[in-house]
Parts: sequence; structure tokens; C-alpha cells
Amino acid sequence: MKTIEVVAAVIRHEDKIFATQRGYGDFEGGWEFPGGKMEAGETPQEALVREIMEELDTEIEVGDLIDTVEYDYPKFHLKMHCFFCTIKSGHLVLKEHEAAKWLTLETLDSVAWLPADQGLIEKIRTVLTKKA
Ligand SMILES: Nc1nc2c([nH]c(=O)n2[C@H]2C[C@H](O)[C@@H](COP(=O)(O)OP(=O)(O)OP(=O)(O)O)O2)c(=O)[nH]1
Repeated sequence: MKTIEVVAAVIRHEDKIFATQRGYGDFEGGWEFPGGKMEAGETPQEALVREIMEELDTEIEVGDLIDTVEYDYPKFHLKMHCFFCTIKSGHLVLKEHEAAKWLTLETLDSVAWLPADQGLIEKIRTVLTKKA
């Protein structure tokens, strides 16, 4: 099975994280963290800065790696590097996504996350709980 290597940004502001809803494709309507496929020669951090500028017109600071998620979808294996990020400049303009929400610890389960994101959500919950 082919492997797709992806980066995802868990953008934090105060006690909230930013989630986006897919507007197209196989996973349309599912909730995820903004990001996308790495390109040849890029570091994960470089890929993430590029993707967030493309998708949200926003410049981010890439922080700590939360987890590298490995997940088997029917058509491919996903390897997804997930980082906490903060906004340097910009206003999170939705250029590709259907919708977006700022979620707190209490509302983390209120959206339908993509299958690969379930384990990641538990890790984020642990981190947010410690900070609360
Ligand atoms: N960005 C992102 N992708 C995720 C998450 N969870 C998850 O399973 N994915 C999957 C969905 C896609 O198959 C892949 C991301 O690739 P992508 O954003 O380039 O998606 P795409 O298939 O729409 O690609 P393309 O049309 O732009 O080439 O990773 C997540 O939290 N964030």
C-alpha cells in the first residue's frame, strides 16, 4: 500500500484549538487539522508553514511535535506529523475549507473527526487538561 506523508497544524490560542472541515473529496464534511502533503526536500515545519499560508492565508510559528500518527485507510497508509502551532500574522481565511471552529477541552468531541485523528485528539486532551 502506498504511504502518504502529511503534516497537520494544531493551532492554539489561549485554551482553544482550531479545527477545520473538509469541503471536498473522499472525506468531505469530516473535521481535521489544517495541513497537507509534504513535498520533496521539505522539512515538516517548512511544509506546514507553506500549507497554512496556502489554505488559511496565515503565517504560523511551528512548535512542539505532538505525535506522528500512523493509520491505514482502505486506499493508502497515512503518516501524519502533528505539531502545536501559534499564529504569527493573518486572520485564518478559509480558502479551501468548508467551515472552522475554535474548540476547547469541553467541545473537543463535538465535531466528527477524521478516523486517523481519534488518537491524536486523546493526546491533545491530555495536554490541554494539564494546562487547564
Ligand atoms: N490535513 C489533514 N489531513 C488529514 C487529517 N487526518 C487525516 O486523515 N488526513 C488525511 C486526509 C488526506 O487524505 C490527507 C491530507 O492530504 P491533503 O490535505 O493534501 O488532501 P487531499 O487528499 O485533499 O489532497 P489534494 O487533493 O490537495 O492533493 O490526510 C488531518 O487532521 N489533517
